[in-house]
Amino acid sequence: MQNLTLLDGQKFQITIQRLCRQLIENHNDFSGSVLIGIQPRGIYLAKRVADELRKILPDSNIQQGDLDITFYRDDFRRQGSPLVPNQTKIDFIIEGKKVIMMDDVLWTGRTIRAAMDAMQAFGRPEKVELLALVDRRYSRHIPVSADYVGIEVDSIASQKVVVSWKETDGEDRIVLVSEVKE
Ligand SMILES: O=P(O)(O)OC[C@H]1O[C@H](OP(=O)(O)OP(=O)(O)O)[C@H](O)[C@@H]1O
Ligand SMILES: O=c1cc[nH]c(=O)[nH]1
Repeated sequence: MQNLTLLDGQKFQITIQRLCRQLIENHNDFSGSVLIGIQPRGIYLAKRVADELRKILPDSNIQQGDLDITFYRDDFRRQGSPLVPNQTKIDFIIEGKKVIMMDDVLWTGRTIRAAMDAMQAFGRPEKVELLALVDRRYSRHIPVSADYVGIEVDSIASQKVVVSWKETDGEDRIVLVSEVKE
């Protein structure tokens, strides 16, 4: 099987813009809402969305942070080598706020479960929503769903969705990679 590009170029950017408009529909000027990207790859999504929102709403204060989940994963004790956490950077209050969590891919849902645990250390939000750029449907291990979805993909376990970003990888692209060996 060949790798399949699911989204790239202008359509990728249009998808990001559509997600921003959906967020504005529910969060108005974001005065009571914050964005949190999940490390390591959700932070690129959160940054891109925050940048777009700042363009659309120049008078708003869009707050965006990064959350590391390394030691909240349910498999972290199973790792053979020492784990190196990523940076958590949340320099705003989330207590009583509407938090929009973001990740590039939603697959089993285990990353999101860990992120919910990790976020507890920062306070009790009024509400938590999830934005996923790619939703791999029918693959959940736990009951998690996204409130905002870029694209939905039907896939099998041996495949992997890989998201590349202009800022870090040189181009915006979502590829369904075939036959990933574990
Ligand atoms: O819904 P889940 O099954 O948790 O998978 C989704 C997560 O997997 C990816 O990260 P990463 O490649 O770091 O994780 P992986 O090692 O599980 O593939 C991706 O960036 C999401 O954070
Ligand atoms: O398809 C997948 C599954 C988990 N993590 C990814 O980045 N892609």
